[in-house]
Amino acid sequence: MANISEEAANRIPLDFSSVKSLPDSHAWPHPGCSDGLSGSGSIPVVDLMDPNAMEAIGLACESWGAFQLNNHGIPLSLIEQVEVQATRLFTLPAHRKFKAQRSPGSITGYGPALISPFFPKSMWHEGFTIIGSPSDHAKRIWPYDHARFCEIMENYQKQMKKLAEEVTRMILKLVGVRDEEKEWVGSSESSGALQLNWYPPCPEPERAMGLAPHTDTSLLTILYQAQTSGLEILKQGEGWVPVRPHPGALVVHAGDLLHVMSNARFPSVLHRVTVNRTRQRYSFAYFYGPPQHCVISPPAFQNSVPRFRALTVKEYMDIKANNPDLALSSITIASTH
Ligand SMILES: C=C1C[C@]23C[C@@]1(O)CC[C@H]2[C@@]12CCC[C@@](C)(C(=O)O1)[C@H]2[C@@H]3C(=O)O
Ligand SMILES: O=C(O)CCC(=O)C(=O)O
Ligand SMILES: [Fe+2]
Repeated sequence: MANISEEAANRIPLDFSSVKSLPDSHAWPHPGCSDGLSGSGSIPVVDLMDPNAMEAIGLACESWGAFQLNNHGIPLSLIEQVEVQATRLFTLPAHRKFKAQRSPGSITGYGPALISPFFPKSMWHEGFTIIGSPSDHAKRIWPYDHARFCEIMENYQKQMKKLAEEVTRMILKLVGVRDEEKEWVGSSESSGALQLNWYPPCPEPERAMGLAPHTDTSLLTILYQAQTSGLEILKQGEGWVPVRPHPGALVVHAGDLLHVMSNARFPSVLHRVTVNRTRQRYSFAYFYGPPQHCVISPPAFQNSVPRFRALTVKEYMDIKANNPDLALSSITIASTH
């Protein structure tokens, strides 16, 4: 198979605004019931200002791989500005959005999720991926009117980075990562990316899939989901559990890099997105983690057997980009007994 982002760019895009019934290309055989179970619990809520926030985050990551975060310090007004700009982008006519299409082999720009080629059917979703300034792509859509979009997206990433650093410091302390191995946290080296997601209303939501089940590659993801439900996480023994939007709260997901660095104490969370007949849905995901050249490995504790081999972030991302389902198992160290 060609490189994952080349494959994603080669898919024929759908103009959702002109579709009145679900095309076969987007009809999934059993989108809503991969295990027959449907969970009833809900992910923990953590108040970042609580003196026990770190412990609460540890417990949430161990048992759910996700939590809702309150008192996070991101101004609601900034989130609203991102929402205004995302609406401005995704409600454009299809031919305008296609001008900013992700080019083959690259990550940033407009298009389907990068994981799309690994699924037989297309998702009811459009995305726009940003790393740093989105100006190259924004200029193609709005030649004379891109400055505000860029300013807001850059400001949002800046604020998200600060929050991600704070949460990462707590998590890596719990994991026992040595200071010299986390110098990248808070430096300009760390990697961050912002994904704007849009799920249009869907004529047959029961047969469609917003975003197919996946784990995020990052160390952690900070997600804002606007008012509409749709996000579900897989909880062992319970099935798919909806993550309802809490006004003002952000959802934090453990990603694969944390899975490795915590020796699977904080497993990355499998999640997916369902769609709605009448309501569109927006979400903004900020992915945070160590720089590409950083070597990651489980912490070296006495008596603890490392379950994963050491490798660079870049090596892991390449493995994941070629085989998302088997990436973690392919770096698992075989047990000797
Ligand atoms: C930083 C990144 C995470 C992501 C790959 C990327 O390089 C940029 C896009 C991200 C995204 C967003 C939608 C879901 C996802 C699985 C995908 O297809 O593209 C994630 C990627 C990921 O976590 O691997
Ligand atoms: O839309 C959502 O709630 C989830 C988005 C997501 O999983 C992602 O961008 O990786
Ligand atoms: Fe995700």
